[in-house]
Parts: sequence; C-alpha cells; structure tokens
Amino acid sequence: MPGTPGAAATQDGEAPGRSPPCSQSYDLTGKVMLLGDSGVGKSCFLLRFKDGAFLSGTFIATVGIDFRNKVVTVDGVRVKLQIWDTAGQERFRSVTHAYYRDAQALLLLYDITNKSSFDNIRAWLTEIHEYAQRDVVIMLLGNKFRGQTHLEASAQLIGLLKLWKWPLPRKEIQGCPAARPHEVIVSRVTGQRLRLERVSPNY
Ligand SMILES: Nc1nc2c(ncn2[C@@H]2O[C@H](COP(=O)(O)OP(=O)(O)OP(=O)(O)O)[C@@H](O)[C@H]2O)c(=O)[nH]1
Repeated sequence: MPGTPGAAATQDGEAPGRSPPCSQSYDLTGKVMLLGDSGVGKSCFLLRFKDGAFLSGTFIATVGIDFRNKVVTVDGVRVKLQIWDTAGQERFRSVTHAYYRDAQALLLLYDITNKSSFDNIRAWLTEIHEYAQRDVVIMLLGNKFRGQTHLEASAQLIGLLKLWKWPLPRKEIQGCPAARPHEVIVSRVTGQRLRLERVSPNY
C-alpha cells in the first residue's frame, strides 16, 4: 500500500504513535508488524485482516510504513490490534527499523511460490535480532499457498530454522496453520499475553 516515505500514515482517525493509545473501548492493546520481501503479500494480508477483502491484480509497493487498527473480541476480551505494514524494499529499511522495538509480535511472511523470498528469511531474522525486543514473538507465514489467498505454516521452514540452530534463545519460532489471518494474529498475540497493555481494571 502506498504511504509517505519516512512517516507512518494516519489511519482510522488516530494519530500514529510508537505505542497504541489507551481507550475504554477495548481491554488490551497489541502491536504487530508485518515483515518480509517486497511482493510477498503483506499489504494484502493487512487489508484482509482489516476489511476482509482481497485485492488481486496490480501490485503497488508500500512506501515506508503504514498501519491499521482493529478491535477484535477474543473470549470476551476486547483487543485492539495495531498492525504495521512495512515496505519490503531494501531502500526503506532505515525507516522501518525504528518501529521494530515496540512490537510485541512480528509476522514474517514469505511467498511459497518465490524461492528467494524464502531464502531471505535468514536475512530478515538477522534484522529482527538486531532491532526487535529480545522476547518478541516471531511468526512465520508461507503466503500465496497454491495461488490462493489463505496462509499456511511451513513445517519445512521451521525444520530449516532448527537445522540452522538459529541463536534466538528467548524468541519463539512458530508456524500458523490457520486459514484466516485475523485468527492467526489474535490467537498468537492474545494467546501469548505478551506485555499487552492492560487498560481495563476489570480484566
Ligand atoms: N495469489 C495470491 N496473490 C497474492 C496473495 N497476497 C498478495 N498477492 C499478490 O501479490 C502482489 C503483492 O502483494 P502486496 O500485498 O502488495 O505485497 P507486499 O508484501 O505488501 O509488498 P511491498 O509493499 O513491496 O513490501 C499483489 O499483486 C497481490 O495481489 C495471495 O495470498 N495469493
């Protein structure tokens, strides 16, 4: 999705910030970032998460960084998820790195029809290691499964990461065998209860 280089676009009538603002309309907040090579489908993933729509056809690369908010209810708990969509192109890395540190979860996408996007996962993990919190949850998503719009975890990739003995002692490498992206995000973010900001005294 297009944005403004060097700055996050404002969405849903709220000013962008490094941390989600508090509100009584939800109980928890969580910040999730979408990472991965250009063209793997991050913006489409976000659009599906926010509006349930899928845009096929023309590919417009993201410029810089962008975000969407969505409040979802899980087991009676209202969770406001702030999902940040980053540009996959190398030239925007200096912009996007600054946003890693506040993220509770990172969704690292690759395109299962594009081997280089798979090969580059290791480089992405190196960046995550350098810029994200040590205990951030990393989720790996193999996108464009058989040309369709659902996501499927790659057991093969998880196996490779184990083979590499990737030195991420406090990070979790997880597969996400869910067909619907919002369910992936919700189950992982809320399930882990990762420093989600508690804004309701009743919860
Ligand atoms: N078949 C299929 N195509 C997809 C899927 N997701 C995205 N696409 C297509 O892949 C192309 C790139 O999608 P984007 O979501 O813009 O990719 P991106 O990762 O955000 O790219 P950058 O913004 O450059 O980082 C578009 O033409 C989409 O229509 C999917 O699940 N299946």
